[in-house]
Amino acid sequence: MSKSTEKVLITGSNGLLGQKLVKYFQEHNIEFLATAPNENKLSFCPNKNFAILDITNMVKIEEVIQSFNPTHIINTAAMTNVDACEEQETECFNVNAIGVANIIEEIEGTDIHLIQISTDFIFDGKKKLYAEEDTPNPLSNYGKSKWRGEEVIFESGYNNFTILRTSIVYGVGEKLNKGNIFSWAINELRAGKDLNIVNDQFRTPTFVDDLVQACAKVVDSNEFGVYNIAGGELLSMHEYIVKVANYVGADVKKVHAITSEKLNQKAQRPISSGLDIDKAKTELDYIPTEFVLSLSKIDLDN
Ligand SMILES: NC(=O)C1=CN([C@@H]2O[C@H](COP(=O)(O)OP(=O)(O)OC[C@H]3O[C@@H](n4cnc5c(N)ncnc54)[C@H](OP(=O)(O)O)[C@@H]3O)[C@@H](O)[C@H]2O)C=CC1
Ligand SMILES: Cc1cn([C@H]2C[C@H](O)[C@@H](COP(=O)(O)OP(=O)(O)O[C@H]3O[C@@H](C)C(=O)[C@@H](O)[C@H]3O)O2)c(=O)[nH]c1=O
Repeated sequence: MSKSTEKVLITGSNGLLGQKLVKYFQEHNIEFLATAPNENKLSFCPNKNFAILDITNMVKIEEVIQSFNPTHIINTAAMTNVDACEEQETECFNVNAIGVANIIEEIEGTDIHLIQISTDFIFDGKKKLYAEEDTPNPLSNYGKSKWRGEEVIFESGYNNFTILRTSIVYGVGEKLNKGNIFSWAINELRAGKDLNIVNDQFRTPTFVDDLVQACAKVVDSNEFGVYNIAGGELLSMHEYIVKVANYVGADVKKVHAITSEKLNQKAQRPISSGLDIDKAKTELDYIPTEFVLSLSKIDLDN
């Protein structure tokens, strides 16, 4: 498909991934509609390219999709606070699973390409590195709801979809509602504070720009199926934050290793939920940015 015919609808455009996608499509002159459940918070996104869309609202889904008539929908919208999902199960499933079902219901019978963003938290973390065909066994409401979001796509029989599973997405954004461990750790370290970071949760942290590149590649080439899109290194969260601390010139002795038991998060996390990216490397030419290089591309003063 040539770029001039692409019309990309982005859900969750005020979120970290959503806003980076908006920027990418804007910079590449690809027609897009940014959507979010409340007002447009992005200084760089013109209001003519924005519409209110709560994916739990079927009437709005119909209205926005029918009026914009996209060729692609990238569904980044989700309830992403994993501990809040544990306490607000209904809201969590409404957004992360029923929201996806709503989109599928509206696009059934069309050839709109749905790109759904999913997570390593659909796995139980017993295996270290997960491939696309591994069997999900989510531990938390968040993981269960995101897996249900994938299942509704598989069960619908709708074939024009790509699911991109990712893990610990890092980067900085504008007016984000939900902070992330990356920005939080940098702010705390710069304020001279001590951090307690778990050394028994292993992830493949993902540079948000790499995830954007993968989405763009999927839009451009219309590759369908399930792909893991993550960083190239399996790290404990402690190793990860030590690397970040080293980069920003903070005292790494302030990054203390603790166990998950001690951190006592509300929702159970997988121990090791790294994502194996071999399939994406082969089929999408996906190459994650080397960690220190990725940090050099992030404006850490914003
Ligand atoms: N961040 C990570 O480490 C990982 C993220 N993912 C997945 O990647 C995707 C993007 O995550 P990320 O950008 O980091 O998350 P964010 O929380 O930054 O963005 C998610 C966005 O979804 C919006 N949203 C919430 N409910 C609705 C709704 N009912 N209708 C429309 N939009 C809604 C939020 O709005 P508001 O701004 O108002 O809160 C928020 O802007 C998500 O699907 C997430 O599950 C997967 C693995 C790791
Ligand atoms: C706040 C905090 C977190 N951590 C660790 C726990 C965890 O392994 C990691 C990140 O914690 P968070 O609670 O920020 O994120 P968490 O909910 O664990 O991260 C997940 O987010 C959702 C959206 C996903 O889909 C997952 O892929 C994953 O990225 O940092 C500490 O070690 N110490 C701390 O003080």
